[in-house]
Amino acid sequence: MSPQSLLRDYLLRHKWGYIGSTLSIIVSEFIFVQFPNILGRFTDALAKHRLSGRGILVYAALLFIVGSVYVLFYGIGQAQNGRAARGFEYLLRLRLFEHWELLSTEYFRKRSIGDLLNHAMNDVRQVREALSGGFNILTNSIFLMTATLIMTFTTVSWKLTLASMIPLVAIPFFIVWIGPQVRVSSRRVQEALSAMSEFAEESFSSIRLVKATANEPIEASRFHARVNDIVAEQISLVRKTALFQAVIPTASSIAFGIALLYGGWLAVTHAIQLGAFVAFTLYLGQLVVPLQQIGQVINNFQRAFASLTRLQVLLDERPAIADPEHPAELPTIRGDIRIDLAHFSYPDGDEPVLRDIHVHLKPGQTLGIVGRTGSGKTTLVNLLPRMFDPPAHSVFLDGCDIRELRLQQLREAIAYVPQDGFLFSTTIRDNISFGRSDALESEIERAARAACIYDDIVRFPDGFDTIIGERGVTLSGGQRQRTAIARAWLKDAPILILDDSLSAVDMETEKRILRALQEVRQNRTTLIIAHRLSAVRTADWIIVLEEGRIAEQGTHEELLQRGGIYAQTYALQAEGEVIDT
Ligand SMILES: Nc1ncnc2c1ncn2[C@@H]1O[C@H](COP(=O)(O)OP(=O)(O)OP(=O)(O)O)[C@@H](O)[C@H]1O
Repeated sequence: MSPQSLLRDYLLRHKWGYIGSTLSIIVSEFIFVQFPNILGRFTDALAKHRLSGRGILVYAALLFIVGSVYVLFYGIGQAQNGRAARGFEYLLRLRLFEHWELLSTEYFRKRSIGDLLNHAMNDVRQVREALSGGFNILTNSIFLMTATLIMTFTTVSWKLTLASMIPLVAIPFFIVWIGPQVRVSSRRVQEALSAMSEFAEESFSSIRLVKATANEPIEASRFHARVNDIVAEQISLVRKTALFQAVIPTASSIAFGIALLYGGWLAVTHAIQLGAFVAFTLYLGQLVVPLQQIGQVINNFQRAFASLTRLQVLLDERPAIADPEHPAELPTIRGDIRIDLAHFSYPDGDEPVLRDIHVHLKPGQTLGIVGRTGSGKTTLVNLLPRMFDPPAHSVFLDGCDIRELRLQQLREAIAYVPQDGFLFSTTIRDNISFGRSDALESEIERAARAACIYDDIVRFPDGFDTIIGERGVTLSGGQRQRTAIARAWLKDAPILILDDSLSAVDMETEKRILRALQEVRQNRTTLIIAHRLSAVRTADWIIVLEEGRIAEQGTHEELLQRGGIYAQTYALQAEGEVIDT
């Protein structure tokens, strides 16, 4: 649903609230315009020396009552509009988040997180401000102006009113001229803010690298450049807004000049009474405020419109990978994987990254995938959960083309430990039980033991309740990897993928994790990517990738006998181990 239709639906659903608040504001304005009238009468009574002490008190009480009733009605209207606008803001953010969650990983690779967050924060806020303040002020201004004009026409002089209004008529034309310029400037400010958020996000996520390479001054100067861009854009916006705001008081000053000249002459010639003249100047003062406010509201609406358009572009984005029209549903998933892949290229790549990959894994078997960096190992395993879509009829699960399967069922059947083993900035327990909020304490502990992280966790002062910093920065690389393995373990899915997930643990821990893995192997089909060949030696089948093709395949022993890349790498690594020990 587009933001516009979301807004329309929301306004329709809350129509009674809006009608109530609008009526409330209208009533408040009709009460407010009694002020000059009362003061005019007071002036006349004063000029004619007809005021007693009691009379003054009555006028004061009248003004107090008018003021209080005005505040009451205006307050009700404003509170209702403010609440409704907050509700819409919440709905829009929720809608955005749900939408983003559906989009493919490729989308997030191309878009910066800082930019997306900027949309969620600033664009949505812009719309909310227009909805709350905008509606209030617009209703307020229109009715204040109408009520004021009715009062001046009926109680003062229509000629004086029309003459004084001449300079004010120029204001709408001016707004039409400057409005689009303000909108363009506002968009540039938002873009500059996005660039800054994007930069800060990237810099903070790589804070370890920045510090280790003593790059803080360079980062600061790069940040400085972005802040300067924002300031430059903001100054340009401020200039236009200032011009916008200066013209209105200028026009109103001219209107006052006319009122003094013409109104003064009318008063001197007794065409109008002194009280009416005083009341008129007060009314004129009241007219300037709504005119200025209408200008601001138009400005606000223009910005909100620009924000809605940007949000529309985001919400129009369709997930590149989605369920087929009639998805297949398997009764259970056993974990039989067949890959018959002629070639695979990334959506934005020309050359195939994988070619002629043919592998068949029976339920419970383990496949080891090795090969030089960039040979296509991660790409291959990413095809299974459809992080990227393989060509049709090339990857099968239990005999069913994975592109035909319901995406939810496919992904639920796979426990995946990605290369970076991402962790959330919450407790270790929450990190392990992510996706299994119903997990029992005993299950979480069992998973931690299997991943060889249990002993580390109980040594932390808060044990499983230890909060780990953003992305797990307070854990060592090996601890992070093992926590991510425990998470996958707990998921207890029929397929387990470990993408180089043992690279940061020592040989002894690697052995213990692999032993634990072997114990449950009958139930799980496992794919292990590794650079250290010791991690795949017990696999049922091993493939060696070279530039996206299978260069060698077989069991550990067969590959050693072959004397090819695998055997050479194994010999080199075995040598390294001897030296290490
Ligand atoms: N999202 C992507 N879009 C385009 N090309 C990509 C993408 N991800 C990876 N590649 C390219 O695909 C090739 C294979 O990358 P892949 O990550 O699968 O290698 P790998 O064998 O897992 O490497 P490593 O051992 O370093 O993790 C590389 O040339 C890489 O540049």
